[in-house]
Amino acid sequence: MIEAVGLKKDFKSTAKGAKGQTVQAVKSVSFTCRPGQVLGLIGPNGAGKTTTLRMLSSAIAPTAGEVRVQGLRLTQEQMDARRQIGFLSGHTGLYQRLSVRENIEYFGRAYGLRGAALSGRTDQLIDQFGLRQYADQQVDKLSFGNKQRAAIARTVVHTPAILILDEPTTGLDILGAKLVNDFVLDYKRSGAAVIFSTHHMHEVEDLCDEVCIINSGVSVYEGQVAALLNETGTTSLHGAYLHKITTPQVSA
Ligand SMILES: Nc1ncnc2c1ncn2[C@@H]1O[C@H](COP(=O)(O)OP(=O)(O)OP(=O)(O)O)[C@@H](O)[C@H]1O
Repeated sequence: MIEAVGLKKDFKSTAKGAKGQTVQAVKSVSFTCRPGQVLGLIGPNGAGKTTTLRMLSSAIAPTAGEVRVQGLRLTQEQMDARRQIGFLSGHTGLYQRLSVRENIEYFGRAYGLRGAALSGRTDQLIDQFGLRQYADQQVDKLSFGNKQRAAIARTVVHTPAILILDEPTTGLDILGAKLVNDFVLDYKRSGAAVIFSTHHMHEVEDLCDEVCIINSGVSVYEGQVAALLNETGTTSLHGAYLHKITTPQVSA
């Protein structure tokens, strides 16, 4: 289980004309993602989703609030807790000069896998992500879609109990997106907690057990889609979402 508890993140702006000013990227975000659940994270551009996910993965520290993993506070020093997390973002690194197989093995070794366990897991992921024919190709020669598959494969090489995916299907074609979505459903069925940010409402409907809406740095809804429709008096997630992000909130 992973919880965001009153997360807040301020940055110092480096933008021309606003240098040194405080940017409140995340003001107050709270939600819980339990084992065997996919939580969809949605919100307008610039709402604070990526910043929130970076705090959850301990890539950056919150200005206030905390992340709890299995009920315990996550700090950047807690290696054991961090090993339970897999985080895919737009910046998830693949070594461009290494092959798909070498990349997966490299990250597997970093998580302590060795020998038959490492080669077995690598082969399993290569097959699961449809990368068999590209397994020994250098990553910089791959299409965007195959790079994304390889990036997800390397993110889950250590079978993390908590998987955080930041817009994993952006830029993928229909088959590529389906493969990722099918993987997410399989992965949650294995008992993992999965957080999935997206701009595609149909993915929330198809994949997510609960949804969290972030607007202007504040989580304005967390719960089931059915309850959201009920609360907003709407008949579609699209309508409910628009209602939530355009209606002034009394409280988060
Ligand atoms: N390192 C940073 N320094 C300064 N401002 C930042 C930094 N990172 C993010 N921001 C700002 O914080 C706000 C939230 O950004 P964030 O990337 O978290 O939004 P998002 O919801 O993921 O957006 P999108 O849907 O477009 O990916 C934006 O105004 C962004 O410009």
